[in-house]
Amino acid sequence: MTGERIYLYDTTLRDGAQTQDVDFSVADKIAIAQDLDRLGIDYIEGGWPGANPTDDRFFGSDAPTLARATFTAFGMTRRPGRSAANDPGLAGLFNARCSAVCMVGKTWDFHVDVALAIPREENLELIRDSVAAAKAAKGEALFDAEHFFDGYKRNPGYAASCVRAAYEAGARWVVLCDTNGGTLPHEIEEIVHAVVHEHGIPGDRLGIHCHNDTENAVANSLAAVRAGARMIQGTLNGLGERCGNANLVALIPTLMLKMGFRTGVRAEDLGLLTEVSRALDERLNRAPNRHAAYVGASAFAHKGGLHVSAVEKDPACYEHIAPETVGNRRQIVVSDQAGRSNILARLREMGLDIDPADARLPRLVDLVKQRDTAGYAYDTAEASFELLARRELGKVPAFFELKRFHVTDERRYNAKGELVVESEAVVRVKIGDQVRHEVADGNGPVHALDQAMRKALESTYPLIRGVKLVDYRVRILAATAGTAAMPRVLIRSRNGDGSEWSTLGVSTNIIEASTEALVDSYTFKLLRDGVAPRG
Ligand SMILES: CC(=O)SCCNC(=O)CCNC(=O)[C@H](O)C(C)(C)COP(=O)(O)OP(=O)(O)OC[C@H]1O[C@@H](n2cnc3c(N)ncnc32)[C@H](O)[C@@H]1OP(=O)(O)O
Ligand SMILES: CC(=O)C(=O)O
Repeated sequence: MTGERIYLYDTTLRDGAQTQDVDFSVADKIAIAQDLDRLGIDYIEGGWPGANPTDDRFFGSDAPTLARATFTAFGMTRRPGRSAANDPGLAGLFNARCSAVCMVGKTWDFHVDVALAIPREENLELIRDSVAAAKAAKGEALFDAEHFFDGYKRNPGYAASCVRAAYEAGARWVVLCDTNGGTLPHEIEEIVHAVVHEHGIPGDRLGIHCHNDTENAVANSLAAVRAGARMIQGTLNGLGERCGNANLVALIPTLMLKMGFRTGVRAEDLGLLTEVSRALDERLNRAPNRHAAYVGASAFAHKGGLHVSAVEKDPACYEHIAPETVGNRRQIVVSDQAGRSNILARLREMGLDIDPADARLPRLVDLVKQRDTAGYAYDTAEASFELLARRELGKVPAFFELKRFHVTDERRYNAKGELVVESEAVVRVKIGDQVRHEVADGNGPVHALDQAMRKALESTYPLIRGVKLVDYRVRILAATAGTAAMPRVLIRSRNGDGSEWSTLGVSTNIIEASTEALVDSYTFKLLRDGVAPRG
């Protein structure tokens, strides 16, 4: 436990914006910057003023108001043949509404020769002039030493002279970049050690910026810290060019909880991590990575029977940290890998405290295993498991019964010659002693069926109106059987209050599998809201 301070520099809004498929609006940037500030990140790199209209607005009229972080603009060293005072790129940076400027510069002789095509000594002047001018204009200048590790491996003297030029010109942080992401942790540690001990740049002026092309960006950042670097650049959820950057969401708790470093994130704010990570995914309309370290939905999910039995005695048996520390939660899942402990724990979560010696318990374990073999993967459909368990224990009211459905699809060309594909569903639903017959159209057979079911149910159970289907997934269980294979349908439903649940259905007929999942979803909603069944 060192208690030393590591500075965190977030580049989600700059390197993260270089992720394929990511396109931030100004509103996105403002919201993400505020989340990062709330979390306690030291530097927020907002983008590259002068590169596009979004970044111009973000560093101009729409600059965010931050309570703690240093708002930083990114750009490059001056162009060859221009003075720092007469370089439009640098002028854009210096006029930006920000408190610090970070400039990328070449440190690999190959890049100086090929990409810039200028004498190597001139590149050193570019770096010196630009850093000195940025420091004079903004008070704080940082230097991103592009391709430093590749450069150092080929020509250590030249790479070192580039970073020394930036350091001597007054850069607050000289940030060593593994731009192509191909360097391994032991190489990073060795080279950073040499920069500190042989080339005289102190660790408290040294940062690290790693890309994830060998899945080592986090390990590489930690290796740099072990060798003395005291600032880390990274992104939320590892966004970034190509395979991404070092993931700050994994780095922050590792630095604080495992290595004993202090960061700008207060211990009590570590609990914001899961929320901030998921908020970014939500904004990007991406499904969060459930297996993400620390914050993924599966990061503290226990599936194996042996694990659950021990976790029930003490969670530390199978958890490296307490999930609440990072704002996550423990989850016990039920599947064919489960034992009695999994089932008991889930029943308890459902509010059913049954005696561990209850004879229905082993029957329920067997039933889950048999149904799992038939395709009912309850580890991803907790609501369907709850219905199964409550039915076995005789605790699900008969809200309604789907007696019959009929679905038709029509593909035709209309009078204008346009292709039209329409679906119509007819359902017969029994509620108490009444039978309802309803018809509805939809943009597909499942949509039509959902609409018809809702028509039949909503007048008796108006709460159903608040349920939305937010995800629909089909998985083929026997891939070799082609179109005759058995599909499993997984539906995710969301209530008006934001709560969500998953249900599933399995059948050789995809419409029947979907219907089973839909019926479970409505039934679960009525059950959890304590609705009385209508006679
Ligand atoms: C490693 C990194 O991730 S660095 C960040 C990379 N991010 C981005 O590039 C996103 C934003 N970039 C942009 O919008 C544009 O590239 C701009 C506005 C910066 C520049 O656009 P353009 O003027 O059209 O130049 P273009 O992108 O084609 O080429 C870059 C030029 O900068 C030069 N250059 C590259 N790095 C540096 C540097 N550190 N210092 C000075 N000049 C540099 C290149 O040699 C090239 O010069 P050339 O036009 O004489 O060949
Ligand atoms: C600066 C930067 O993003 C890099 O070198 O990877």
